[in-house]
Amino acid sequence: MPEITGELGSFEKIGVVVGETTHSEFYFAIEDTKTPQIWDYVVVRSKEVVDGTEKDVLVLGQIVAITSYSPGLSEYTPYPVAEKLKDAEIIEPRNFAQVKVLGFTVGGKVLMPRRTIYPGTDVYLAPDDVLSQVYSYPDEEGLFIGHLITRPRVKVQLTIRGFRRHLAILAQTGAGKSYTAGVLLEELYDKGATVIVLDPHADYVFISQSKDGKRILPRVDVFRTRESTGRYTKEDIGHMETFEIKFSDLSPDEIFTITGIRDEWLNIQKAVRDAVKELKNEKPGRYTVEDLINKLESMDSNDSLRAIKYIEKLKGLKVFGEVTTPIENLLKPQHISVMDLSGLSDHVADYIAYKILSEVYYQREHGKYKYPVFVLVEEAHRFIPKKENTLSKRIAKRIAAEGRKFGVFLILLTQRPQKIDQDVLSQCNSQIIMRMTNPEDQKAVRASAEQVSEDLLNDLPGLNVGEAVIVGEMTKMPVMVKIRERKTKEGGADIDIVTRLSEALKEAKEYEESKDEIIREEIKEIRDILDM
Ligand SMILES: Nc1ncnc2c1ncn2[C@@H]1O[C@H](COP(=O)(O)OP(=O)(O)OP(=O)(O)O)[C@@H](O)[C@H]1O
Repeated sequence: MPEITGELGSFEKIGVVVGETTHSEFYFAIEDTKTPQIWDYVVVRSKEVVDGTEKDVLVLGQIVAITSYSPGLSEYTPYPVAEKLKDAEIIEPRNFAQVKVLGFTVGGKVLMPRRTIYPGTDVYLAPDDVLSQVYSYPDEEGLFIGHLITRPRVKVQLTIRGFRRHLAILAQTGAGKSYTAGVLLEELYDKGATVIVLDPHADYVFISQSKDGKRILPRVDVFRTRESTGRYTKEDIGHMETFEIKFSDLSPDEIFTITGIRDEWLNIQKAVRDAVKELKNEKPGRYTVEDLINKLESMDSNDSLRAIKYIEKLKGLKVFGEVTTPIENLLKPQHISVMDLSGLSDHVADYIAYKILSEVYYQREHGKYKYPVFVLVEEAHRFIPKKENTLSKRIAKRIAAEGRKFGVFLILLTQRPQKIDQDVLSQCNSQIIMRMTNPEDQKAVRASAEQVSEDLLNDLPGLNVGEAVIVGEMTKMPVMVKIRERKTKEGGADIDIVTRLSEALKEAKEYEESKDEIIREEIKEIRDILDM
């Protein structure tokens, strides 16, 4: 915010502070000719002690409620009296607004006032340039996410430094989570980030393309397993890489984790270890799941036969191939790797997520990949559920708790905040929250983020598609944003029902007409035969 000198002459005055005030909230009487909107921003002058010196500061606040009343017209005024007062033009409506204080900035930092805003203080509409300064960051760290809902001219940036921990994007289905994540991916790409996307619905497979299908982000790869059927064809997506794992590259410990062979089942574990050891000698680097099962069968002990029951599970994991896709293929500077998990069963998708998360964590923990890695997890409640245990949950919890030390940052998307592991959710110190009407989901969001006030939760059902409230370390102050338009093509956009139904009608009509035509031709043929 600008340094304060003299009067705020160029600012538009809209009222005067009235009633009881505190450091975090005040009311103001609105000037008769002014019509501010709810959620709009106001500024007031105040004095605060900063670093031991008293300073003039401009405190920014947001209007959270506007009330209108007429002293002569109470809710008990009978209709005839109301009509008479109206005809006599003595209604004299009064408007007042409630303001939540957002803070004041000093040297780029936001501080909360310690003093109350005194009654009688003038209230001004916050000018666009003041707001632009508050919600922007230096070029190298700013992620341009959208514009203020109440001020379409004011750009809002988030800071990439806010990824000191993790980010959650929370909203009910159709509110615009994937679209917003797409905007964030574009911005992260521009900043040179290494991003991996775990994509169960193929929502991001077109992220390299502009809306008209041109390749605009060259450093994007889409991965798919060999047997995956997927939501889109290879032709739709264009370039596609294969993700596979060579079975003989798995260590016995990995086999135990995947199949659920527990640590305390020492004899079963020993049988598997022995079988793997023998196979490594007999068929180095080229044995399969079937080979392991045959080997255990041939060992013919109680433990080896019990092990088979668990090893059989691996047959359903259709990710084993000739080679293991090196993690280096996914981890590159300024690069987005989209792992298309569409068309795979939950178990297979979970295994791949586990494998990728574990590899990424290992690479960073051991300094093998030198840049921070951002992992976007769509449908995060499927991989990191509150109640069930999945393969990916344990490693995701570890990354949530410790990933920031090694520069692995999660971006979690879910439409069911109440269904995701609550420890992981509370490790997300920034949240992009969009329309949400389910009270249980709202409660889960409330519990996970201290900056989410009751007021804010009440507002969530009122947000439109593509509008978001952003809180946490990625923004200086909580902010309500209309997410900007994407440059890239969406994968999971809602289908246009009206257009698709009229196409269906056309196809049905053409079919009926062709049927009539065939019948007419058949009748004609019969007549010709009879006439002969
Ligand atoms: N900021 C925006 N600007 C324009 N259109 C948007 C915006 N956000 C979302 N939409 C549109 O709204 C629809 C739903 O968006 P999106 O698929 O991102 O929702 P979602 O919350 O991810 O839903 P789901 O949970 O079902 O995946 C899409 O058709 C998308 O194009």
